[in-house]
Amino acid sequence: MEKTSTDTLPLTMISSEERETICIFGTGDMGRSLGLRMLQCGYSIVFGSRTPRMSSLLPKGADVLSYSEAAQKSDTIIIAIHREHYDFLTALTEVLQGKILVDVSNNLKVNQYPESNAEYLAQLVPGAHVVKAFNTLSAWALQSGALDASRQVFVCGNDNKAKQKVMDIAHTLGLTPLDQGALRAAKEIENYPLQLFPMWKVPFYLSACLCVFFFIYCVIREVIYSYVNDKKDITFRMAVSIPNRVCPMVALILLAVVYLPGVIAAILQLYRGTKYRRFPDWLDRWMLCRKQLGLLGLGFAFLHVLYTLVIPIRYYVRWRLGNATATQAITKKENPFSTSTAWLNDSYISLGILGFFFFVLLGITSLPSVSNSVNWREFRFVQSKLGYLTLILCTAHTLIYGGKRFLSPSSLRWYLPSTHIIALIIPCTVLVIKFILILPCIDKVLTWIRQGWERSSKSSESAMNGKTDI
Ligand SMILES: NC(=O)C1=CN([C@@H]2O[C@H](COP(=O)(O)OP(=O)(O)OC[C@H]3O[C@@H](n4cnc5c(N)ncnc54)[C@H](OP(=O)(O)O)[C@@H]3O)[C@@H](O)[C@H]2O)C=CC1
Ligand SMILES: [Cu+2]
Repeated sequence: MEKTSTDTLPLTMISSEERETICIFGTGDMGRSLGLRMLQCGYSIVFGSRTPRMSSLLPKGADVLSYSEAAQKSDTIIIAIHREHYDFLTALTEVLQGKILVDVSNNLKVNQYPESNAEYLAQLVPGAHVVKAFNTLSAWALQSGALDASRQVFVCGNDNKAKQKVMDIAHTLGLTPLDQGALRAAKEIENYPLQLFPMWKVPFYLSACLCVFFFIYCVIREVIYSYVNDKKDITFRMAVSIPNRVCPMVALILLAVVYLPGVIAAILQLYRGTKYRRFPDWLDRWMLCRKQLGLLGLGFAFLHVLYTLVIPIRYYVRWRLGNATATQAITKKENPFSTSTAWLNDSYISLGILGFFFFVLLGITSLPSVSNSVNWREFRFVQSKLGYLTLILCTAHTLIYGGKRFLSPSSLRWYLPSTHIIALIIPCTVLVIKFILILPCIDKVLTWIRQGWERSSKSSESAMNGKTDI
């Protein structure tokens, strides 16, 4: 696919094409950043200000005039002013008659005012064509050029010509305008930047719940159990040992949860015998936050690595080692070397290192700047094939670590199995189902379905009616 030149526009590039003049009201952060970007793209800029004098902060080449003088210089005026100060615009209604006013404002809270800022502006200046745009950008990103993940600009307005003009400007600035319809959509567009990490909410709550669950589970099974049964106080384990058990378990489960919706979707398609029926909403939403689940999982894996690296410098570990050596010296009994233990130990460490390496690789390739530079097939290869390899390595790492301990009846304490067994349920389920799905006889049917084949004639009809059939 060919990229437009504005897609990768460096900040210092000056377009040779001479474009029209655009007026910006307000010489604050947002006004200056938009102005700079527009100048670089070849527009002439005139700022409207209460105190019209050139300052070193303003981009070179721009003019600064009073609000009413500046408004006369252009048909397109960007209002880079906070909503609270809009009232002075009523005095300018005459000058603003028939002009395009671009509202870029945001609020501090969701639904702060009964009407959106853009609709409020339209009420204040009824003769102008108000268009909402650019509010999802940040002044900082505009200046630093760090717009990789956020080139999208939502645009809405009642006048189609005005809206198209603003979308053209956004295009020229190297942004991706998305038409959201009439000005009524402005409220939603204004609420959008106020949402705190919308895609991160579910992954975040899920990992928090998993952490709390595993932590309490470990405390009961290890600390409280030891205290009640052996009268031993090992509460200090809550600082490093137990977190180092919780982190890998949560990381492994989150990684498995990334691949679980994929296998559920495949089972649904096989069961329905068609791909032309919508997945349930929860599955769609789950699929959409897989990247966030994976990145959080990577975070926990990283913590696990750190906790593991500090083991040798811990007082408790040094004390135990020293004690064991002293006991051997006193009793003159040597602990014999066990090759099988050495093998098990080294293999689980090695599997862990490899698993972590591929996990990091997965995380890096999911970053927008990297995923933009690989094609769809490469991205699928990394996220699917390498993803499953990571899951296999991490599951094997946990299985070998638990080893024989899992199955011995002594590992049950108060009928509670080891945390490893619980943590392995989802990853093993995903891997087993995936293994069944890639068996040639099943894989063949699934591939047909994904290419549009349908099992029954009844569903063929629905295929012709489109994807929305339930
Ligand atoms: N900063 C950002 O990253 C983003 C900002 N926005 C929106 O852009 C708009 C401007 O934001 P920002 O540039 O950060 O704000 P600033 O406070 O930095 O600038 C606002 C400007 O408004 C002008 N202004 C006009 N009338 C008044 C008044 N009565 N009191 C104070 N200032 C007045 C001033 O310009 P002068 O002194 O020249 O008259 C001032 O510089 C806001 O609506 C904001 O929500 C949207 C997205 C991102
Ligand atoms: Cu580990």
